[in-house]
Amino acid sequence: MATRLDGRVVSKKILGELKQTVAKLAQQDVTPTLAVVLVGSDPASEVYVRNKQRRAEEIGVRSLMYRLPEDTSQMTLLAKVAELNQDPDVDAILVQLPLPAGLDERAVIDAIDPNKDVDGFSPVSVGRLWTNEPTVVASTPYGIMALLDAYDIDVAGQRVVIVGRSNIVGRPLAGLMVNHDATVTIAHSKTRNLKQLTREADILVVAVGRPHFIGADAVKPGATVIDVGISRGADGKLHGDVDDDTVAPIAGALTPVPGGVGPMTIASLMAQTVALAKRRLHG
Ligand SMILES: NC(=O)C1=CN([C@@H]2O[C@H](COP(=O)(O)OP(=O)(O)OC[C@H]3O[C@@H](n4cnc5c(N)ncnc54)[C@H](OP(=O)(O)O)[C@@H]3O)[C@@H](O)[C@H]2O)C=CC1
Ligand SMILES: Nc1nc(=O)c2c([nH]1)NC[C@@H]1CN(c3ccc(C(=O)N[C@@H](CCC(=O)O)C(=O)O)cc3)C=[N+]21
Ligand SMILES: [Mg+2]
Repeated sequence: MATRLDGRVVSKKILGELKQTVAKLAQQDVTPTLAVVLVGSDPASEVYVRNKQRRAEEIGVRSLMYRLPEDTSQMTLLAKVAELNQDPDVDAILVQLPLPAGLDERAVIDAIDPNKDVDGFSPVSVGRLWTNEPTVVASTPYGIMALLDAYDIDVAGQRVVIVGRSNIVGRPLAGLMVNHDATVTIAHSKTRNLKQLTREADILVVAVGRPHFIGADAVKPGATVIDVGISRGADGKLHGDVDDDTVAPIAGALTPVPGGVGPMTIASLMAQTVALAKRRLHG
């Protein structure tokens, strides 16, 4: 049976350490502050928002939540971003994606001050990632690397296949993996013979958003499988993209959903919010 990569346990440890860092910052009158903007009500975003509010509170990070109605105009949203850019108490800004249809995602991301862009979506951050310079990176890829590291799973020289090429998960994860000396392939909906490709992976990461997308026939025995998917089933439960009933018996290691990548995303978001707040001290 696959080793269960327990994101709850690992994130708890990271959050505990962060809590101490936040306490020290408080003595210097710095309260790390994250501003979250949610337009409408995407289900995966609702899960994210709820959990990060909870964790932020636990460790002393101030979390400001702005819920805007589904029919919010581009102008109103840009005005909110501008206000947060200018607020000296706000260290980190996160606009929940996807935005409702009709809103221009790129324009909104470009409006966020790159120094406050905690998702690492700004062209500057993306460029720094791909030239292997220190930068803010999206919390989910960051969390996946931290989880592998916590279980001493070394990616150097390993064949990594990532299914999904989004700006949030697939692309930045590929950058981090290359920076850590992995050999990386990104697959997507136009990929031919997907199963043949995923079966070659020593480390398989799946970020598609379709329950049971990956079964045992798509996994090399002994491989590490990272399940990023979050879908809410008709049963009201959260599901990943990997069919764990069939994959767990043959994989070497596997992340559960819930309790795998999700909690690591939250811990990474907190870590990067705190890192941005520290800039207030050092400039
Ligand atoms: N746990 C966490 O912390 C997080 C979870 N998520 C979850 O992860 C999932 C993916 O999110 P996100 O990256 O934003 O999703 P997107 O919808 O932006 O991307 C999905 C990707 O899957 C690819 N894809 C779709 N169908 C197929 C197929 N049949 N074969 C191969 N590839 C396919 C798409 O290809 P193409 O580009 O060609 O369309 C696309 O690249 C969602 O369930 C989301 O909720 C997301 C972020 C964080
Ligand atoms: N700008 C932006 N950045 C994101 O990083 C981003 C986003 N938009 N939009 C939505 C997706 C989704 N996402 C999740 C993060 C944590 C959990 C999470 O906490 N998951 C828990 C859920 C536990 C539970 O509630 O039962 C788990 O998997 O264990 C889920 C989903 C981040 N995303
Ligand atoms: Mg399942």
